[in-house]
Amino acid sequence: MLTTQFFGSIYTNPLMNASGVNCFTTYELDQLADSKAGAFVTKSATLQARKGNPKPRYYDVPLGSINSMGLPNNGFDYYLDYALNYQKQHTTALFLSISGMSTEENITMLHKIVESEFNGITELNLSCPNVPGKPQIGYDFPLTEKILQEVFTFFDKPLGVKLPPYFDFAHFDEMARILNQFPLVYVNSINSVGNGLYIDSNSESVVIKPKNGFGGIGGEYVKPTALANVRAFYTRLKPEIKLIGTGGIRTGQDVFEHLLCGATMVQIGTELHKEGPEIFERIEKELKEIMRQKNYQTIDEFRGKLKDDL
Ligand SMILES: O=C1NC(=O)NC(C(=O)O)N1
Repeated sequence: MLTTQFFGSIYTNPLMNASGVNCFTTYELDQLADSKAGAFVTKSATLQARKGNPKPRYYDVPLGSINSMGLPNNGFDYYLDYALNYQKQHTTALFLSISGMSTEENITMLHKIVESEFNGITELNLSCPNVPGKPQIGYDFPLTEKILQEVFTFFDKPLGVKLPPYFDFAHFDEMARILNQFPLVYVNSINSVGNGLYIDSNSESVVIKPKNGFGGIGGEYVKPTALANVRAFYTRLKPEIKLIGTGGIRTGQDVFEHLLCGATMVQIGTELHKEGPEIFERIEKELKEIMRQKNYQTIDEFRGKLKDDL
């Protein structure tokens, strides 16, 4: 019913966690492996372990969340070791996310993946908005093209990219032109909407410490932007490059909307942080009920079939 074909594997459903949520430690990763998620992804790794930004750095708010984690993680080897052990005895697909502090660091980690026995999918995060002094690579089109050109001179395993949200058709067009040159297996849109500001008017204060309270926005706030980015790339990219839809998913209906826009898999961040891994069972049930009401037997019957020519 919800089975999803994605790069040579069959997943029981299209649901995943968003990198960064519930995926920092082996304990959290095992929780996802044991959940109803159809696949899961590790916290974006840097070559060396990082403490990340000072706390408070994550804050749930009524319509979503704001975060400026700053790429805290246990280091690349920690997550590669987990992935190598995991893939020996599990079938649920595990994606490995990396977000180097420089192009060189990304290249180094990708070489280590090529040389390893890892047989899963790698997600290259080009869109962390929260490392002070580090602009989001995905907003630098020439740099993005340069990095992908260098990556694909040697990287021969399945690779996807995690992109920031774009807000201009010229940017959708330029980014699609760049991405269509490469044998990517997917584009994941969107990362958090960078550098928003949430204010507590009672205390007349920001709610997170890093960067004077500026942080990535997730949750209900960002669904229209997430859907637009999924749709924009789905209609611009060559069919071999699939879409992972991330942003604003709280219910089966939100998943249905992302699938209508063209997503093959969807990722849940803010709501997973609020509800925990049992969210996957709830959302799977809700999606199944929507499909039953609409008399869809499979997701393929409606994926990408948004009526957008009124
Ligand atoms: O890519 C990222 N997106 C976010 O919203 N936060 C994390 C982080 O700050 O580590 N990284």
